[in-house]
Amino acid sequence: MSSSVPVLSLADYQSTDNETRLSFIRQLGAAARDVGFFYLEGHDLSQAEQDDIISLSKSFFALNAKEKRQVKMANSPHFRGYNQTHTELTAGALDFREQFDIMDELPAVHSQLVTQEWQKLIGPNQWPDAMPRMRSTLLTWQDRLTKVGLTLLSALCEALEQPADALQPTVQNGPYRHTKLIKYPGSESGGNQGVGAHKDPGYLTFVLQGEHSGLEVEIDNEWHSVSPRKGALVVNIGELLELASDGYLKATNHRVVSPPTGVTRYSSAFFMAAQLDADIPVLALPEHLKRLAHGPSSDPANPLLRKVGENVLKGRKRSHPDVTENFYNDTPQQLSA
Ligand SMILES: O=C(O)CCC(=O)C(=O)O
Ligand SMILES: [Fe+2]
Repeated sequence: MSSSVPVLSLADYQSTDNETRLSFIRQLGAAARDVGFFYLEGHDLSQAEQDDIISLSKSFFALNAKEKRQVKMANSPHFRGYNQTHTELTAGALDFREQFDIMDELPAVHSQLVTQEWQKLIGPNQWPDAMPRMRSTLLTWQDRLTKVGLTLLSALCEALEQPADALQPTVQNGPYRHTKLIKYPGSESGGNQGVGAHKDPGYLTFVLQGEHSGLEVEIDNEWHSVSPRKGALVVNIGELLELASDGYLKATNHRVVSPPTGVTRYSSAFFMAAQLDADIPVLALPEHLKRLAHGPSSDPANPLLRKVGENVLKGRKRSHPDVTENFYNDTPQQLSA
């Protein structure tokens, strides 16, 4: 069932008609609180731009194993680059997906200047020699989505009856951004975990889907399919919004089920957090919302951390034990959550 996922148009938020704008804010507030997942249209990202990202993804994953290994994530302390299937862990089990990850393109912090472990997240991306146009295409896409993400974050602040810029101090030096290209091969005997059930650690996630289904959201203990909707991005609420709203909004639990044997699903996810050195404040919600805010969830297997760098690093370490083992000091035991 996919009808339970609302459809919103960001163009309504930018409308000069105040009623249209207010109606968008109301719908957004309900979608974010009741479902935590919605389709976003009217975002100004053309169909051609979207198609280009999916076709770039198909070209990348079609490279030979040696070309992909050249940008292997296990060699990057900043969690950038390529992972083959069955290297990423979610909920303690291996995911059956290939992926390529980039974040902000920045020089690494010199080891003598690293005082907080999360500073090791900062650094350069790895780009495949075989695809010279990939760097500019993906960095441009990441910038385009950041603009949409920041607009939506302001709208969400308004939906929480805050000034539109209430969370601006946490992103003013640039939010931490992460873009992933993903390929889900058809299910094999032995499992269909494309990616296991999880919550995303940032403020907001935007998913661009190719033509095949597989993404599912958990609503009231039931899994609902979020099938592709042409032209729309799928948005979900991440842990930092759960923290900022003191649990009024919930980071949505979701997963991807492998497509049937013989079918390959492509998608791309964009994760927008706050700046790594920010602490997430608790917004002063009005009484009628505050009554429904019972504090962020306190799952010992997944603590939600107000220090943004620590929350982002928590997610990365859990997903990529090989990088963690190569570059961080944790024992595998500490990562088993
Ligand atoms: O591929 C998708 O549809 C979603 C992926 C996802 O949830 C993630 O990578 O965090
Ligand atoms: Fe996710």
